[in-house]
Amino acid sequence: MEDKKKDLVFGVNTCTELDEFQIANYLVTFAGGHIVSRFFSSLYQLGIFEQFKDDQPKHYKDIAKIVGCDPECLHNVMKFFLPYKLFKEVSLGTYTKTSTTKLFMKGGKLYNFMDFITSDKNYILHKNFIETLRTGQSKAPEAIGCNNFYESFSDPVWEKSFTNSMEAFNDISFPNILENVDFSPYKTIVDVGGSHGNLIRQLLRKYPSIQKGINFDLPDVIKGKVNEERLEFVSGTFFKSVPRGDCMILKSILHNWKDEDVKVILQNCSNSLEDGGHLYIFDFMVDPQKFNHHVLWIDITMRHFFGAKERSLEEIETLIQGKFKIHKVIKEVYMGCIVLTKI
Ligand SMILES: C[S@@+](CC[C@H](N)C(=O)[O-])C[C@H]1O[C@@H](n2cnc3c(N)ncnc32)[C@H](O)[C@@H]1O
Repeated sequence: MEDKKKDLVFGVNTCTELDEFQIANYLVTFAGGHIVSRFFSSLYQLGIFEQFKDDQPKHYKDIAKIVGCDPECLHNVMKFFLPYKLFKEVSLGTYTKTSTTKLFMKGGKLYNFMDFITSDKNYILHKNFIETLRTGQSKAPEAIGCNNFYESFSDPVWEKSFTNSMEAFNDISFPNILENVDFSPYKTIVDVGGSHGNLIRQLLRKYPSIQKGINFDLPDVIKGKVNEERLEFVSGTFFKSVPRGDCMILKSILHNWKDEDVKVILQNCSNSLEDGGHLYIFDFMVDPQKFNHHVLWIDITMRHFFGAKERSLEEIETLIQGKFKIHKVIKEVYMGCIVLTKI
């Protein structure tokens, strides 16, 4: 079960088990992904999954009446997803939920992630992907009228949708980090680009010995946040400076930035990291020898959104030169964890 949960987020790696027709079928579905995505997001937006909150079987005509849509079109869209076990048809036209339906219901593990990736804005963001492919530059922000991706956070609904999707991923990655990384030696932990402070809150809960946690992020994100016991919210930009501490976390941060920006962020972390302290980098690590579908997806997305990328250990080693050295790599952390000490 643990491994299955992991695959949900960290990706399936090979299709060696499939014959060429099955592979062709997948490729056609991928190629028409924008069409199928609209089928899916329409079910989502109409609240079709929520109709199965209780355990009762439902006829599509009754569902259509409740949500206000065309029954025959709804029936076809539901049927379309039957092979993927999104629903189960128990008798002609009557459906029940499956364990997969539950993933996409409010409160389900993939609800927020799907909300973000099937949103209209995300669709628009990808319309000009060919420009990124042609130039190698980040063209997504242009598609939504911004100079850079994080500028788009001035739209609070979009910011919330992005943050919630990160949290869906974090519901799986945080327990794995908490289980495999020992934060007990530290007194002041700074989560640099820590978003709404969920990781640091969980760390403070697990380690009463940590005196203070600082959640540092952009003013648009920190706006309205109230300090909690041992937890301080600080706004600013890591291109100027970051708060002082003996432990720093950069989780899902460096993959958003080009090499020259990463060097500035690392320099500012080094300036504020106390001697003997550690900097933890949590990012997917590229292994050039190994195909990983999920890492490739994120890597391409990082290029399109930010002109950035996922990196290998060797690439990180080059970027930290003169500031840090590698203390250790924690392999048990699925998403990758490199621990640095200041030099
Ligand atoms: C991909 S999210 C990662 C959030 C969090 N670390 C996590 O893993 O869930 C990147 C975060 O970096 C923040 N960020 C972007 N630019 C920043 C800057 N210049 N200074 C500080 N934080 C920034 C964003 O607001 C966002 O919360």
